Amino acid sequence: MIELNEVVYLYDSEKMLFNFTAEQGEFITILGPSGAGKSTLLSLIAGFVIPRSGKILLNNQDETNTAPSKRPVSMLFQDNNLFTHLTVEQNLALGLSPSLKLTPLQQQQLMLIAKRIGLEAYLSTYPTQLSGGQKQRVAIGRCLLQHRPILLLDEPFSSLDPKLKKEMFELLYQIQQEYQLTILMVTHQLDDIATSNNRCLVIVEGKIVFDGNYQQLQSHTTIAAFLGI
Ligand SMILES: Nc1ncnc2c1ncn2[C@@H]1O[C@H](COP(=O)(O)OP(=O)(O)OP(=O)(O)O)[C@@H](O)[C@H]1O
Repeated sequence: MIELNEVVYLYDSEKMLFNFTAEQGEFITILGPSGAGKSTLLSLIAGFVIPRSGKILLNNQDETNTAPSKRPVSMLFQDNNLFTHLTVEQNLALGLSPSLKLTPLQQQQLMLIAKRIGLEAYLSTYPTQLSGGQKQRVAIGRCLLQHRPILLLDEPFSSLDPKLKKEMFELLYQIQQEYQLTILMVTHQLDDIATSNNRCLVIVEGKIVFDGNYQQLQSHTTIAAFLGI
């Protein structure tokens, strides 16, 4: 569960103000023009930036000032999620132990996830030898191994071709159901959400100006026209 109460963040003279609640297991897409504050919203929830005022509750705990590593949150970016000097196995292991020293149980968990993301044959491969989709699979696998109930995705598949992107979405939806994750995903690509009818938030100039599903978004003529739907 995510709850933002009157959360204010300031960049120079730009003020952002967020209020919203996401229930456990929801998949929410975040849309809006460049510079609107989408990544800032994710950064506030992840703890990379601290609000000027307001409260951030995660699973009913006040986490407004908690360090990112202590929050029940993992985050996946568009790219650069992996350490290129580490193998796939080591990149996955980071989700379990920063020292990369795993117990036998953790090693089993790693193997299960490697299978789940279809990369058990690539454990000793380095990221530079992987395709874009495979790299994002490793990054998703590492998030799953962290066992954190909230997953934040910042344009995670936008550098992938349409077929691969579709496959990655299917994997993500399956994983979300299996692990009952709460997912917030920033995207610029409307075809990412058109088929799912998920809840969407539209952010403009640091505020949420729309909160509803994709069908409702399509019938909201002003915002739909603004987004080019
Ligand atoms: N570190 C920073 N210092 C100062 N201003 C920043 C910083 N990061 C972002 N901003 C400003 O805050 C505003 C929101 O940025 P943010 O990255 O959250 O937008 P966004 O909606 O994610 O944009 P995009 O779709 O282009 O990634 C922008 O005006 C941006 O210039």
